[in-house]
Amino acid sequence: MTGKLIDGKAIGQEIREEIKQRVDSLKEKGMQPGLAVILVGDNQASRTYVRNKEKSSIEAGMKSVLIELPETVSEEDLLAQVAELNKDDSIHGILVQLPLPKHIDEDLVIQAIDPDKDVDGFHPINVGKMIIGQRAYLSCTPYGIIKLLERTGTEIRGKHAVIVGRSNIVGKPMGQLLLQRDATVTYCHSKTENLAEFTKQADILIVAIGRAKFITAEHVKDGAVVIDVGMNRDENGKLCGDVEFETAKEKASAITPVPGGVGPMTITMLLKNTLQSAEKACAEGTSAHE
Ligand SMILES: Nc1nc(=O)c2c([nH]1)NC[C@@H]1CN(c3ccc(C(=O)N[C@@H](CCC(=O)O)C(=O)O)cc3)C=[N+]21
Repeated sequence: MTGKLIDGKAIGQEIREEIKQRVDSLKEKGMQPGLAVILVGDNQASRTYVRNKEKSSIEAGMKSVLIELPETVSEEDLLAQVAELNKDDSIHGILVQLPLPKHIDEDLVIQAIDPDKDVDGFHPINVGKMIIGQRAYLSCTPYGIIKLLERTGTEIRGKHAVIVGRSNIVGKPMGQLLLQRDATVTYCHSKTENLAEFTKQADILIVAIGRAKFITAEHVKDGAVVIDVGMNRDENGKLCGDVEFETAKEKASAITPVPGGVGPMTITMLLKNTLQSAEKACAEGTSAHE
């Protein structure tokens, strides 16, 4: 079977139009959603992603605030910056770009973010609520993948979803969201023995292991839907995913490319979470944190 392309850029764009309309109606009520991004140091990849987020939020009609801090910033100063944004009524979403320098405790910083402004969905409160099925901000990449599956008409219920990768921000929440939608979920990871035996059972195969072209045609069942979360550089410095696209697509019924697959959906869901936070603040007629 030759796979058809899942166009994350186009689906993301569709959702962004819907978001923009809702931003416009908030603006008519005198409220503009605001997203603050904190970038520490000058990691080149992080800089590109952050610029992308800034551009996208402005296109959606939001206020974008970029706070750049030096690599050497103290944990205390970073926490103080977060505290300030927590109190700022014009800011509805706060994102601290990861990874952070080694001298800073990432968990501590994530926990310092007001859960109501945690549009990344990384705060333990939001992760916990998500797992027990309560309303919460959902981690943007898994949330975006759910939207991709929904909008391409992929059946989730009763299907076997195999996830390769178990990070807190992608693999783990991905499995939970699929479980909630009645998939049978298997988690695989770097220590899994006989990986292909598991992945070959997948109706939906989600790969987020962070190794270039790690998954090949041999890992893919005929007709599977393959979602590639990877963002790597190949030998020639070209952007590539965790899946060897050219071979895997021959077996898949549908597959995401890199770039143009999951990445644009991640940013779209970040905008969606920020919009939702602003809508909540607007409905409450007060600031978001009171
Ligand atoms: N607090 C935090 N939240 C994040 O959401 C977060 C983070 N830290 N740290 C890094 C990862 C990575 N990430 C990406 C988002 C979009 C693209 C994206 O739009 N990619 C484009 C290509 C971009 C390019 O050309 O380089 C695409 O796939 O088409 C990629 C990667 C968010 N992350």
